[in-house]
Amino acid sequence: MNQDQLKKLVGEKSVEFVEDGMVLGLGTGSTSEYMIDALGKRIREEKLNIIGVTTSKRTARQAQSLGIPLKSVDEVDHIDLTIDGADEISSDFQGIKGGGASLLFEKIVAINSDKVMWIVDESKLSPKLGSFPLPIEVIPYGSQKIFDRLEKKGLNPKYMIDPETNERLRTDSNNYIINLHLHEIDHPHTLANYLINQVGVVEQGLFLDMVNTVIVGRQDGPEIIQVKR
Ligand SMILES: O=C(CO)[C@H](O)[C@H](O)COP(=O)(O)O
Repeated sequence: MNQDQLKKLVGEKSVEFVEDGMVLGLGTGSTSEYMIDALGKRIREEKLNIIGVTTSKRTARQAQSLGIPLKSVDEVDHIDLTIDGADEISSDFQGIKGGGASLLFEKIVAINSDKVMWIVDESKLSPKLGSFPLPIEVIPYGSQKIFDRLEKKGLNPKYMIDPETNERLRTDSNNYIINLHLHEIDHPHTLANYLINQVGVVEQGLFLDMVNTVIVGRQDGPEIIQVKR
């Protein structure tokens, strides 16, 4: 199976955890797209009563096209389960997310969920975080000052570029993303605290102590890992 087939495998597997009546956080990215397609199918075929809380405009468009009823995070009193992709997961189940520039809504939805599940192909696993660039969302005003500070600190920042316009990418909240090319993150909690305390940083892409279940797409089938918290 290639990477895309592994993404489809875990996307489809994840919706087996969905129960009638659930409020579900719906992640963003190509793996989540497979999950949402499979969810739409289950809702249609089994007439399930599900409310979706989306993590991006892109996901909202897909869910709407499949007829999945949606509410915003502020309109629900709880979210039972959020299913989302991830860019990198370490051996102690910390994660980097935001490669699709949706980390802000992804984190808001995740921290308001009773349970969080990540669905990934096996290439996303690594012993330590850092091989995937760490995205941070910053408001445009003053972003160059943040960029310069990060550069001085040796964090190797680069603006995320929109491949369609070749300009700095704008998030759903009209902010910029700065990617930190770090290669290895030795102390994720310390780094997360430093980044979130920079004025103008809206959110950062380290998702720490957050995931309850990981489904990994492997050649011999999906592996389900329950993370002890
Ligand atoms: O964090 C994300 C988007 O902001 C995605 O979950 C992450 O980028 C994984 O994407 P994909 O499933 O396409 O590999």
